[in-house]
Formats: sequence, C-alpha cells, structure tokens
Amino acid sequence: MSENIITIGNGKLNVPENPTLPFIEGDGIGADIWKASQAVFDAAVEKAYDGKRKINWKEVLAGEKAFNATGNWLPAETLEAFKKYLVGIKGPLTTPVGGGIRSLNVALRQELDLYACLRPVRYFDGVPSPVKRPELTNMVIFRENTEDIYAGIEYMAGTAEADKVKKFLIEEMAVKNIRFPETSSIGIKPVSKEGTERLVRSAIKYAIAQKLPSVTLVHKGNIMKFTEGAFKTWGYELAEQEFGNETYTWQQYDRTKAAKGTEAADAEQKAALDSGKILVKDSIADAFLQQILLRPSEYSVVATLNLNGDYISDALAAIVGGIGIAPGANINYVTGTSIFEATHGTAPKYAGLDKVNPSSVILSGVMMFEYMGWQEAADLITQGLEGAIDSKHVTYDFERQMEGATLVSCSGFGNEIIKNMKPVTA
Ligand SMILES: NC(=O)C1=CN([C@@H]2O[C@H](COP(=O)(O)OP(=O)(O)OC[C@H]3O[C@@H](n4cnc5c(N)ncnc54)[C@H](OP(=O)(O)O)[C@@H]3O)[C@@H](O)[C@H]2O)C=CC1
Ligand SMILES: O=C(O)CCC(=O)C(=O)O
Ligand SMILES: [Mg+2]
Repeated sequence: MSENIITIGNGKLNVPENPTLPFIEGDGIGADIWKASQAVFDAAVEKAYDGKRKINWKEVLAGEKAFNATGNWLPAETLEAFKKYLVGIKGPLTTPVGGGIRSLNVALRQELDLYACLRPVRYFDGVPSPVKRPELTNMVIFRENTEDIYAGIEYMAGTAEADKVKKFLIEEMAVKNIRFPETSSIGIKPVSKEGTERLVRSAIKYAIAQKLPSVTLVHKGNIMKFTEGAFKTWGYELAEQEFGNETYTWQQYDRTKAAKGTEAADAEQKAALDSGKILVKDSIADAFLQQILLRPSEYSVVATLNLNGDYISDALAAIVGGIGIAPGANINYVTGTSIFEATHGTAPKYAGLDKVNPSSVILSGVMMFEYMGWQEAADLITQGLEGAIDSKHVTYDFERQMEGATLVSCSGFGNEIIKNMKPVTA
C-alpha cells in the first residue's frame, strides 16, 4: 500500500482513505494489547467503510523492543515518523523507578510538544465500580503534558550538581528552609504562562465545542503559589481575555461580590449561566480528589498541571472500572501531531499472558478515529464494547467483580467487541 499522509490545514486534518499510522507496540502487556486492539480497529474500519478505507499500520520502535533491535530506547526515526504521519498510537512503555532511563512516554510528549494530555472518563453500563452511582462521573481531563516536575530537572543528593544548586539557593537566594541540606535531593518545577494558556485554551475550546457546562482549574496554589497558583491566575485571565463571550469565571464572581455584594454576584452568575455561558471555576487538588467521589456531577472538563493530572486520571478511572478501561490522547492542537495511548502502564506481572483488559488502548483508538473524523468506525467500536460488557464475557479485572460473568482473555475480549459490532445500515 502506498504511503498516504495525514496533513493539517487551517486547523483541520486532511485524512486520506488509506492513511499510514505509526504505532508503538509497547513493553510488558503492550504486545498482547496491541494485537487485540489492531484486530478491533481493522474490523471496525472494514465494517464501517466496506473496504473504501483502510489503515496502513507502520510499526515504529520504542522501549525494550527498540533497545534490543537498535541499542537505542527511543530512535530518532520513531520521533520523525510521528512528526511525518501526524496521527499515531502507542502501547505503554516501562520507566524504571529511582534511576535508569527517564520516561520515554514523557520524552515523546516533550520532544513532539504534545502539550495536552486528554483523558475522558465515562461510565459504561454494567462495568463493576467501587461507588454507588458511577454514571455520575463524566469528566474530561486536560492535563498539561510538557512542564511541571515532569521536566525531569532534579539532582540526586550527594552529587556535585545537587550541591551546586543547593549552594546557589542558600548563598545567593537566601533560602533558609531546606530542612536537611546535606542530604537533600533537589527537584525543580517549571510552570509557564504560555504552557498554562495553551492547555487552558484547549480545555475551554473543548467545553465550547462539546457544549459542556464547566471547566475546573485544579491546582495546589495555596502551597505552590507561583507555579500552581499562577496556573490558576493565568487560567482565569485567559478565560476572561479570550473567551469573555462564552465563559463566566469565579474570579468575575469574586470581583462583583467585593464591589456589590453576594446577591449581585449570585444574580450575575445565574444570568451568565442561564445564557449558556460555561462556568470556569477552580479547586485545590486535595479537596478535588474528595469532591470527585462525593459530588462528581459538579465537574465536567478539568484543566490541571502535569502531576495532578497523572494522579487524577488514575483516581477517576478507578471510579468507572479501573485503568483497564481508561483511554487517552497526547495532542498538539496547533501542529495536529498526536499520539493516542492508554492511561495505564506496562503491568509487567501480566506480560505475555494474554490476560489484561485491552479496552484502554481500544478506546484510545476510538478517540483517534474521532480525531480523524472517522466517526462511524469509532461508533462501531464503542457499540461493540458496550455489547461485550453487556454479554458479561469480560477480562479478569471485570470478571472478578461481576456476578455471573465469564472470564475471557485479552484477545478473547477483542473478539467479543468485534462480534458485538452491529452491521452498518445505509
Ligand atoms: N503511558 C505509559 O506508557 C505508562 C507507563 N507506566 C509504566 O508502567 C510500569 C508499571 O507501572 P505500574 O505503576 O505498575 O502501573 P500499571 O498501570 O502498569 O499497572 C498497575 C495495575 O493496574 C492494573 N492494570 C493496568 N493495566 C491494566 C489492564 N490493561 N487491564 C486490567 N488491569 C490493568 C493492574 O491491577 P491488578 O494488579 O489489580 O490486576 C496492574 O497491576 C512502570 O514502569 C511505569 O512507569 C505507567 C503508566 C503509564
Ligand atoms: O511515563 C511513565 O512511565 C508513567 C507515565 C504516567 O503514569 C502517565 O502518563 O499517566
Ligand atoms: Mg499515570
């Protein structure tokens, strides 16, 4: 098949009928999941378009497979392929703890400047959940994907680099509160106005396009005033400056309250929301993590920093069935470059067992097809997944909590999804 490349013009993707899409299989459970997912993607495209559309899959290497083949964990050709073909998908990649290589997942996001990590969290009927009303959780996380402590600027205690940074902080910046300076490692947390603005802009645009009621800026700005606190301030400013006609912010509410009192502020907010404006509000991260359990229906789009977003996405996933069913995307909305990927990792204890739930990568594929404008293929997969869950033929993670369920393998669950795709009617 010849190479057909997706391009972007005026902010819109141009997708040929037979696009070449790069994929990374991934470490650990990656190979099992990819096999099941690719079968589902190809079946959906075939069923939706009757041979008129087909994906030309192009494997690119990263992680252990890349290292074994090339001696390089993240070959330059892999980055080039994602730049060239614009849209791609990946399985999870292992990151060692406390030493060794830095995260390849983070490296891909930073190298390709995929600044928005988009993780929708919704409930599928019948999925076992630890909460009573999982259907009330319906949120979309916009996690800043290129900054924060994920920038990897940290120095190990006892190294010359750590000593140099500490010396600078203590002697030149008059820092007095490093508790144990002799034995401290040091990490640095960059958070920029530009990085915040492009992330919050994406979140608000998404809320407008999807007609969603609110965008919540989640931060720990009471403690980290000039990084997380600035994220909140810059986020509100951006909303008011660029989306004044479409949003009403808690900052506006506070200003009116200070000038005219609570009643006037309440009335102003009510009028704004009644007219269809999106409420831009904020929440401190620790409180937010209890709010999502106690009052999930009050939250819709969530815009947050990198580390908060990492924690929040796994916590929210647990409410709707776990990280086995939690999809995601890393996107640069300006260049169009995107890598779709699951929220979960390589779950090494299950590697090669054909056991785990492939739904996270499969639903990441649904997001990818929607991004490409291939809605029919996306819908077929969603419908197939709903049917598979409904039939209670499920992988171990659901089966262990579902009454009367039949255990199927990773590939078996992919087949269940395919079986439950209904024929397309003209
Ligand atoms: N984007 C990426 O590529 C990511 C990579 N990682 C990396 O993955 C490695 C392992 O990380 P770890 O913290 O163990 O987290 P993992 O997400 O790999 O696994 C944690 C647990 O989540 C459950 N789980 C994960 N995937 C699935 C699935 N597909 N179906 C069902 N259940 C699943 C399993 O729970 P149970 O034991 O209950 O069955 C598993 O033990 C690390 O190196 C980490 O850095 C982590 C996150 C993202
Ligand atoms: O890169 C990693 O190993 C972990 C990344 C992660 O947890 C995430 O992106 O959710
Ligand atoms: Mg994570």
